[in-house]
Amino acid sequence: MSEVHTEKSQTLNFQAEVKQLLHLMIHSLYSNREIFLRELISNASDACDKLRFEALDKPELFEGQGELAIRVGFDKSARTITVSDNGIGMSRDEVIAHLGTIAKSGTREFFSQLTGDQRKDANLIGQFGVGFYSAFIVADKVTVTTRRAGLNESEGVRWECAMSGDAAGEYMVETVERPLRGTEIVLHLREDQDDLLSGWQLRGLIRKYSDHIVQPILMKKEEWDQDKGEQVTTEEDETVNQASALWAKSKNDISEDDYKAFYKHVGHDFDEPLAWTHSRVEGRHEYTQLLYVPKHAPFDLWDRNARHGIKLYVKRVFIMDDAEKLMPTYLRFVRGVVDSADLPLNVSREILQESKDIETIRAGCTKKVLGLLADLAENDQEKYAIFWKAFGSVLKEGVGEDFANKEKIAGLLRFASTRADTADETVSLADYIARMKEGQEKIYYVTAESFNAAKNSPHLEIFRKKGIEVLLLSDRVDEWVIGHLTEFDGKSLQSVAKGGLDLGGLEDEEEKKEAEKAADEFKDLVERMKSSLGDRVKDVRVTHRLTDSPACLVADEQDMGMNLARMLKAAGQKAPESKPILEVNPTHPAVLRLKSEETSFDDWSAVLFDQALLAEGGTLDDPASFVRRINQLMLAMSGN
Ligand SMILES: Nc1ncnc2c1ncn2[C@@H]1O[C@H](COP(=O)(O)OP(=O)(O)OP(=O)(O)O)[C@@H](O)[C@H]1O
Repeated sequence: MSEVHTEKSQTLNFQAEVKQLLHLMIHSLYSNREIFLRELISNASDACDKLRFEALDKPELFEGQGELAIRVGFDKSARTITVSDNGIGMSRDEVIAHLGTIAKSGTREFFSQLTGDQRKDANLIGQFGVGFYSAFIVADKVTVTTRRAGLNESEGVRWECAMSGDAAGEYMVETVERPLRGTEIVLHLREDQDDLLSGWQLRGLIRKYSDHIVQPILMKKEEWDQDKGEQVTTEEDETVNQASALWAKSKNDISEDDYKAFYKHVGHDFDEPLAWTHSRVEGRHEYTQLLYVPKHAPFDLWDRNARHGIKLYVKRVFIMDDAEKLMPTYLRFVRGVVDSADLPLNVSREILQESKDIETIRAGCTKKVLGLLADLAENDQEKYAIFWKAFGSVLKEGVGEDFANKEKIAGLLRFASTRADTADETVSLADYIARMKEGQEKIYYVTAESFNAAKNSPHLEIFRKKGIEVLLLSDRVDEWVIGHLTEFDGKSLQSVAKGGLDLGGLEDEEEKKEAEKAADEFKDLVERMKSSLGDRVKDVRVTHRLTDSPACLVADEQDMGMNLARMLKAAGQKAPESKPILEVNPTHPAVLRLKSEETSFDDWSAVLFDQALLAEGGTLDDPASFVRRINQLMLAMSGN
């Protein structure tokens, strides 16, 4: 891939994705060009945090200079803006890895979602995060000079990339001398960006977007020069941002905009947060938490090992990013900050693993987030719907993972149901219970591989007839959730496809009598079918579940549900061998006709069984035989 490669200098081509992203970004985000500064400052701040973390074990990384700061400067005549930091810096390999590739999971999915519609794409790019590359919105050439903390001065690196001319799509990396640790980024502005070359403009942008950054952002002070009749920069530094920990302030002193701006930095998100909770906990453990729920899922949400979004501070000193111990996995979408007053400043990851303090903080954070969600669910259903769409499936994992909060999490779940019969998940278990029919004791649900399969399941027929609501579960994790959630608010959850149908108080005496009569009348038929189907079935029985379909399959009460068994099988896992029970509808003509069937009895039985399997989303072991049988029966019926 390299075209020129000497000991020191190397010209490389961008990954195709990077080129595509750059092109897209420059066009889509142009109207929002100011964000370049926020992104670069955000990275500089992260680099300072990283250095502080690594220096916990290796104080020599500070190289005698432990005061971390970010600097922004500009040069009118050279038409450049410079953003620099004395953070962790990058080695040559890191420069190539981080600035030449998009090492993000979800990249492919990201590109597949692009539509060509500028507004939508800009939104998507925002969600994906363009970080460093946003420099190219305002610059046509970017020069990065950096040295990783701890490396020799001779191991500095210069990276340069121009977006125009013959070299577009290439970048150059060379090894250079660099006495200063950290990173300097020089933006050579595009032609029409000269208005950014002003102290006033840049200060405005810093205050607008980066006020909350904890490190001081320094600029050279400016003074009015009488003789020249203009502002001139002096040699004196001044801090432009507030450089104080937002979360440590009193809530009354923080505006909505402050909270939102801070979120964009900690959450690595272009979008605003959906909701947040900020509180100080006092008592045996003292800590502050500022936790955010994003509006949309990041691209790596499904990776349960993806980075977690909580930054840990101890007495306002940054300790670590991605403190996974502070949030349970099922709340991995939460972003924010926890600042502990009790932990020692020299905590290490190992100490954190075992710390009782951390466990307490984690329990406190979990409680706060669940409380925030419950509040949204109750008071702002529109927002809760956005939340549920983005993170509902993740939250569900909590039902099995967090025993202590199971009931609370269960209360936050939302389902589709036969009431609206749409795929919208809006029904809570409490809603369901409130609507239960007189005499109804259980919460009924059906699971299937897709919403349509659930909605059209033959098992629902009697419930529809009687107007009993049934929850329609078709998310992959639902089987697992339901496995851990046997009851809610004293009401047990019951699969409509499992066990004998016992509608309890929902059945009247007459129906019961009729069912008994049918069972008696069909005794012989049922026996014949059972011996015809042999070991494909555990049992055959007459049902009153069905109104329209001739037959359906159910799992025995103690056996694994058929949908779950199929899912496990598809995932390559062993499911216990359990056979279904075939239930036949005594009022269906196809079943009635079987009573007098002689010659093709076995074919009819097999077809009824296979149909029932297909209807509930199963697959046939031997589809060819099914087709052959159907054809034979059709021919027989048409008299040929
Ligand atoms: N000032 C800097 N000092 C040290 N490393 C940096 C600096 N700026 C960028 N990097 C490195 O380059 C990587 C890529 O940065 P980029 O801004 O593109 O993405 P990011 O910050 O990882 O993610 P996001 O899209 O969420 O901002 C960073 O993760 C970091 O490792």
